[in-house]
Amino acid sequence: MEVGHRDAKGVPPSGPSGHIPYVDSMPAINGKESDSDQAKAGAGMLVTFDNVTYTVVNSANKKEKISLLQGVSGYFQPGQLNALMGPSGSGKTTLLDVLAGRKTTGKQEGAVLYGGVQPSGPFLRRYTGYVEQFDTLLGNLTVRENLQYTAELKARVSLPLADKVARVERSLRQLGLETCQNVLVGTPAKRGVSGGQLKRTNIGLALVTSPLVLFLDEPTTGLDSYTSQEVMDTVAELARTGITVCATIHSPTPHVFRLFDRLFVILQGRTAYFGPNNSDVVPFFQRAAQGLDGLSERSSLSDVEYMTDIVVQSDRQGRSDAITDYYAASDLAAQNREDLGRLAGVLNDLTPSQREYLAVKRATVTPSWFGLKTLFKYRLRADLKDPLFLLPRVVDKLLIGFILFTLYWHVGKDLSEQNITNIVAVLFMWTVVVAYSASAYIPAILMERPLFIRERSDGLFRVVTYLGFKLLEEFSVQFILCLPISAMVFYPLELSGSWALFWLVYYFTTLVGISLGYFIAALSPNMDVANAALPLFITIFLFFTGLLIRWVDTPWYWRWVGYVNFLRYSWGALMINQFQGANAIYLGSEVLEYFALSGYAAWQFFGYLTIFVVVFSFWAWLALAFIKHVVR
Ligand SMILES: Nc1ncnc2c1ncn2[C@@H]1O[C@H](COP(=O)(O)OP(=O)(O)OP(=O)(O)O)[C@@H](O)[C@H]1O
Repeated sequence: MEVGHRDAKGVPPSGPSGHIPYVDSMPAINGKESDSDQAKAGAGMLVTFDNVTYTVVNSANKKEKISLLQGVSGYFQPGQLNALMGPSGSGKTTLLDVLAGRKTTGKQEGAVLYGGVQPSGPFLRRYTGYVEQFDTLLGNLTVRENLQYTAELKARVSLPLADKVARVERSLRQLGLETCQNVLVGTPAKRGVSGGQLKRTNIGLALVTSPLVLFLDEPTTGLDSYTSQEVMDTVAELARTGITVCATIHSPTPHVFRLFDRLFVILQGRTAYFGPNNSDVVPFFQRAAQGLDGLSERSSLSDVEYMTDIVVQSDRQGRSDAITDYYAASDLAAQNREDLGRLAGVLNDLTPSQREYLAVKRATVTPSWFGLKTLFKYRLRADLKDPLFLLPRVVDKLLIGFILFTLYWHVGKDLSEQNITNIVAVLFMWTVVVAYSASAYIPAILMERPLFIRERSDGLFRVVTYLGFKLLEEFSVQFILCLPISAMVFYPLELSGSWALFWLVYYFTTLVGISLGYFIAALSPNMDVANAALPLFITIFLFFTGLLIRWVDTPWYWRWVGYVNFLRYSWGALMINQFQGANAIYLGSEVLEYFALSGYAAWQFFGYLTIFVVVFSFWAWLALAFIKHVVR
């Protein structure tokens, strides 16, 4: 095993009593953020964790609690690359999540300090980078656009665009992404960058905001050994720039293993080893594993393979306590405890402004208007270029418009009594089909849920900004679509009343459908539930539109559904418009009376319809903001 990697790499002294860069590298808090402030912030921050325990309700037996972390302690220093290792299920991701403040459930005890101070949740989202195991990127944007989009959403508005571009350039350079910067990231339907480039782009998203601490969960998963090596070489380079880096890693190659400055090995939620990655590691594990059966021949394995073999075998043989007890009683653990105590003492010297910096209240730096503008700038264009976005929104409207146009051609011209049913049916279908089409908007929320969760956790925007963008994007597309289609149906069918009202009712029924679709999508745990819930909801409303059973014949205990039924107002407005207009057939007032619509104004019903857009949008916001479908 190699000794003294750090010295060879020329990074600052690793001892806990050494110079601590973060103390004099805090960015200004109240002043304008400059690029150099951010660059200084990128110098990293000391993370200490002392006696951390994390307990959850056992998913297999709800009455029981299990401790996934049991009193783990350690520290990660600026400029160092730390490995979090251990067998599958040992608690690596759990510890990473606890340190990064990303746990949404369970009970956490012990102290996790950043720069000696307990960080606020928003601080963690703003100043730490977290690269998830699974890549969640905007597939319709290029590598550069993904980075630029993130840089604009995470940097202060006051920072000049040129500085944000410079950050992107720097990240592209640091990650070796210059050659593929203009290649689309790709989606399952559209091939994009390679796996290694995808992983590096994901790291770039965390990096472009100059984090103080970078957490990476299994950054080499799914990559071949050469690409893993490339990615980890890049990560090691990042650590050398002064950032504090911690990565969970499974069975690294000897080359990758050598890149790590310190190792934290976890076994069954307890510390098995925490110390420098040097020639003492293998002897430590050899001593700890005495009496363990079935170990492979030492000479046939590299250091990391041998260490992994001991750790995995002890886990499989139910003897992990032998290793963790050995560590707990070791001189190394005693030294670590002493170092941790000394670090805590040094850190209490933080100035009030540095403390304030650690206690930021808001995870999102940019105001909502700027977030909205940035989302429009990058995502609208990409969506409009994507046939999978446009087709479900355009095709059904065109098809239904075409069917109505060819099936009911001139229907409004015939003023006879026998033709009333045809006219009423056209108006009914005109609204009902739009309501059913709301299912086309469900994927817009559900399919990108992992991306939304990641971007929200990263503090890119507030929920209201995200939802505002999604709704406004849909509303804009539909505005353009509904105009010609309404004209294509209204005039050839020779319908009566105001075309403007006919179009507005159609447009706003579509908007209600979108906001309802979003609400149901945000409420549902998955696509199957949403796809079952929406048609059910619409079908129930159909009964209370006033056509399938007349309003006067509806039992009193069901009438309330009519009042909260947007389809009743859509269809009612169209009926009043048709039968009350200047060209109305002579039986118009009797038709309205028959359907209990006389005495109302079409615009009044239209007004009620608009309220549903607001109500469903608000519910969609509540569901998006407060229902957590993914617990971690
Ligand atoms: N609610 C729960 N009930 C029971 N066990 C749980 C619960 N939540 C997590 N676990 C278990 O906690 C252990 C730690 O999970 P964690 O994801 O941290 O492991 P890991 O070391 O990152 O594993 P891997 O390398 O496979 O990703 C796992 O064995 C997991 O099954």
